[in-house]
Amino acid sequence: MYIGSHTLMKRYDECLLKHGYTIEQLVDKASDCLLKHIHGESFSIVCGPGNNGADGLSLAIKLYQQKKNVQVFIFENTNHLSKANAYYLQKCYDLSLSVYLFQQDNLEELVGYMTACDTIVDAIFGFGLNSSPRGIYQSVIESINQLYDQEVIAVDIPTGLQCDSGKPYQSVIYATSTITLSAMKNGFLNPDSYFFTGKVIVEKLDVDDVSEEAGLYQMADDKMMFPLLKERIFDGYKGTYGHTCLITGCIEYKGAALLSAKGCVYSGSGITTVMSDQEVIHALTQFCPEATAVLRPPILQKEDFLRYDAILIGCGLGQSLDSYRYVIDVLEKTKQPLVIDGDALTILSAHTDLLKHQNRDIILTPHLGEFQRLCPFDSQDDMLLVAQDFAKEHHVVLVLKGPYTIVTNGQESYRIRAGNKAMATGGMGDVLAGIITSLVGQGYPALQAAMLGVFIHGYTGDLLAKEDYTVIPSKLIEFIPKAMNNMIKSNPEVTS
Ligand SMILES: NC(=O)C1=CN([C@@H]2O[C@H](COP(=O)(O)OP(=O)(O)OC[C@H]3O[C@@H](n4cnc5c(N)ncnc54)[C@H](O)[C@@H]3O)[C@@H](O)[C@H]2O)[C@H](O)CC1
Ligand SMILES: [K+]
Repeated sequence: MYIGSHTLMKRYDECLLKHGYTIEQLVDKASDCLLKHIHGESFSIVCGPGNNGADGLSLAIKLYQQKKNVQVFIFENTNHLSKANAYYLQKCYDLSLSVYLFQQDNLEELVGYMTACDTIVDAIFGFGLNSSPRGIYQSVIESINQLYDQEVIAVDIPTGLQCDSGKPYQSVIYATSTITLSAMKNGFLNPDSYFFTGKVIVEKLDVDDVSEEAGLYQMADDKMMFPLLKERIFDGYKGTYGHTCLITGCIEYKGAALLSAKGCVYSGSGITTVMSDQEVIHALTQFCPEATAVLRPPILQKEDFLRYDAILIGCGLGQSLDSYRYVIDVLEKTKQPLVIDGDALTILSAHTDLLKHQNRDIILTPHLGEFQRLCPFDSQDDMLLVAQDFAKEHHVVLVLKGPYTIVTNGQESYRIRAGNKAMATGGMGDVLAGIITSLVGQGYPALQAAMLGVFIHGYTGDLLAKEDYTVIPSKLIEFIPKAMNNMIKSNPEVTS
């Protein structure tokens, strides 16, 4: 399933136009999609001035041609309409379909008309709405929301719901169901949006597939992720599964280093070496005896890293002057695939130029706050686009942590369907960084390692959250091998 935001959906339409479709054809295909899910005999189709309204008008024509009882309501003078809207409105007039033009002074009659029908179609605004509906549309929305006996079907998005966040503007339609076109809207991933959308049906237009060209995201679910995890091989030994080096921890933040090391070991790394301070190393022997350790030298040299397959820097590294130097040394002197997390990301924020000319896989794992430092953005920005552009510009795989974590390399972009609110505890990100590094060390390509790491982490948390109110990192780690085994066993390609 594809997912779009308002900018990505606009881009999707532009790609289709570039492929030679006309906007009138696209609207016609959109109304074909709607028609499949519309039942009943009498309809009030409430249309705005843009292409969402055009979808409504084109649908009205098709229902009318099926001899249904159809009334169309519009609120604008014809000089404010989009091209497709004006085209289909003229067609309605040509067919003598009942079109009512309402203005503020006769608006109270609207409710009377709508009460007489079975189904109201909300084709007022879709992804083109850029603020709370202005002018007469506020009152129109309130009028529709007064009616309780009618089914309300929203075209693409309930009018007044924000496409990207799923939060309502001041006035918003409460729909019974929403038929959303071409892709799931990002805002619908917010569970609170269900109050407004009702049941969501995703319908693809019968057109060339331009989803990837437009940069739409894909939902990475069990079906996509289970087969990515490879079975362990019959004659594998520790050398088969990679040697990882974790430059983590300091006296003040030992826990983060311990959790990332254990996450790395438990998700299958062949050998995990923690390069840290003496105090961290001492604690590691108690917490995770399987990990090996080396004392972190004051200045890191290329030779210190020759035996490793993957490097992690961050996870409790702190932000001391030494930590700054470690981050710069690692970026300048090593060549291995690299995972950068936590404090190391904050340090990197002031030196993003170091990401230039890095001829290797780099995975960054910020949460939203760390990402804000790396790439200052505005709260109104389209994060799907911001994340994608950042990854493309800096040639990295970006893991932007949050609900349905974003994973993108700028070309391919995913939302990962795993994880839950019980996992919102300190140390969770350190475990994730450990898992991803382990997978990189085991030879997974960077994008796959990032996706799979986020999925394993979230999937394990989901299994635990079935029984537990909170999911604690150290408990999650213990459960990783079982969760990975579940994934392998549930994968039909392995079991058959
Ligand atoms: N590939 C597809 O999925 C297709 C989807 N289609 C439909 O087109 C709409 C988007 O159409 P667009 O014309 O870009 O936007 P809207 O109709 O949502 O609204 C534009 C319209 O609204 C005015 N406006 C914007 N903000 C406000 C406001 N706060 N108050 C009042 N008016 C506002 C703006 O000036 C414009 O006049 C999509 O949702 C689908 O339904 C097409 O069928 C093509 C294929
Ligand atoms: K709508």
